[in-house]
Amino acid sequence: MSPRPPTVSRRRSISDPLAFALLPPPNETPAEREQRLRREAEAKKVNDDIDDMLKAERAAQKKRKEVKILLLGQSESGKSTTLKQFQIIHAHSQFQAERSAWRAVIYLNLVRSVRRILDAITLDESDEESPYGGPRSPTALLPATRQRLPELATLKLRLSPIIAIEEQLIQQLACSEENDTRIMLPPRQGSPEFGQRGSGEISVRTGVNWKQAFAKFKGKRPTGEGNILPRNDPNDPIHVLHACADDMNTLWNSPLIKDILQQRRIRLEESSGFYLNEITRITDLNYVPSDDDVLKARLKTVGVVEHSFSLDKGTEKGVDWKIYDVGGARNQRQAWAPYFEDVNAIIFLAPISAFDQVLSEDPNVNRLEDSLLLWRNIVSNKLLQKVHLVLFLNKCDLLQMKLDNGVMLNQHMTSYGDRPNDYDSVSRYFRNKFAALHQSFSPNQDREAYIHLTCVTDTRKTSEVITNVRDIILKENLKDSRLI
Ligand SMILES: Nc1nc2c(ncn2[C@@H]2O[C@H](COP(=O)(O)OP(=O)(O)OP(=O)(O)O)[C@@H](O)[C@H]2O)c(=O)[nH]1
Ligand SMILES: [Mg+2]
Repeated sequence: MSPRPPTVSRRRSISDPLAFALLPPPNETPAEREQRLRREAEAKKVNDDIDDMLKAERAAQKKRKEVKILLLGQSESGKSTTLKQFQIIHAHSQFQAERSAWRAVIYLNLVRSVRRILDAITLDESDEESPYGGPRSPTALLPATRQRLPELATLKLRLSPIIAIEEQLIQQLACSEENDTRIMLPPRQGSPEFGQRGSGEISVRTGVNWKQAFAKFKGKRPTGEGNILPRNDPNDPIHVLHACADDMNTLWNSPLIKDILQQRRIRLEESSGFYLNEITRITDLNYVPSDDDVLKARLKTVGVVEHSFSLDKGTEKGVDWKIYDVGGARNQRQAWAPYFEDVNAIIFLAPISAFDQVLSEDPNVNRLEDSLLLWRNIVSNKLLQKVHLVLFLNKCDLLQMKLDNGVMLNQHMTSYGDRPNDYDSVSRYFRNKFAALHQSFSPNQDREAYIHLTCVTDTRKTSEVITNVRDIILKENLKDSRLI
């Protein structure tokens, strides 16, 4: 015989009407008790089933209202810049508040360009002539130019404080009160990696608001939101940069330097983080980066960085957008796959101006070939067959500049043959090439790949593209969830 429920609980529950109503009747027989318990168990199961149903419905509802976008593409394709454009459109006040934090990155980009010029005028005998008596390196200087190098000695000396500034900026960006330094430093002189291709960039690590990490180094006097450099501090790099501004301008505008860079085949205008045409403005003591400056700033991504936006307008009301920005260098790509299962759309960036460049992580691989291969892998991936694909054929401004300067596509891609070397023909050729790969290799023949020719540093044009892409993704997504 089962024991009766303890009288203590009966007494305690008298004051609670619900508990009182649920109390077993007095003098309940064991058979009645068994029946009651069975009834209660059945009722609980029905209750649990309803709870589960509601939970599943809520999850489905939530899923419908969340759009996840993955930004993919090789390193320096423009993924982080595209993310900045999303921020400009959908989180502009936050973007503006953080603009000052980019000042150090912009200085570092400028200093790096100056250092590249100084390196180019520094005579390195082994660079000029092969130690084995073989042919000269293709980037060696003409003898007449070499003879003129001493003319630059004074300027070089006057610019030496710039090198110290580079060190200081790197320290400032990397230094952390916590032990887990989140900013990855380029290798130092003397380290085994120093001088290796692709190893000279400073990068930002996954999932970290580096701007906040930087904000710790505001110095003693607060200098405004997100401002990481203590501007009033005499140690602020701005003072040295400001003092060296004229010399930097002289260096960059010197015909001899232009000659040397041409002979060395260094095209700084096309490289990331190029500010040499704006030295006076950037080195002004009261300089605050503009939106365009931030879009041009180069900071390599390592890992995957997530950003969320809530849209509260029109048809997009209540839709949460999650955008994942990944590192595109070869050693970063293994981090992409875990995001494939759950993503609604991919924006793939292929910088089509890079047809005459090689990967910085592997000088044997042409950058455009790498983009084509990567695109092919993405479009043919079965896991991604339901994912909407948007392709940005990016850096169209640089493509135009290159073609206008006479760089011939067919010298780098023989398949181009003798077609005209103008922007319209070349961009159409690339569009068809990427579209054909999608058509041939997509496991989902109903899927359309939306292709745009872009320059994601241009806010006006990119804002139109982003609005268009957003509408398409939203429409496709609603179709998927059978809302329309
Ligand atoms: N001129 C020009 N520059 C661009 C364009 N898109 C991006 N850039 C610049 O190219 C550089 C690299 O862009 P990022 O957005 O950092 O490239 P990423 O794909 O995020 O690179 P990783 O983080 O290394 O994977 C930055 O300095 C950008 O300002 C473009 O369309 N035109
Ligand atoms: Mg990036």
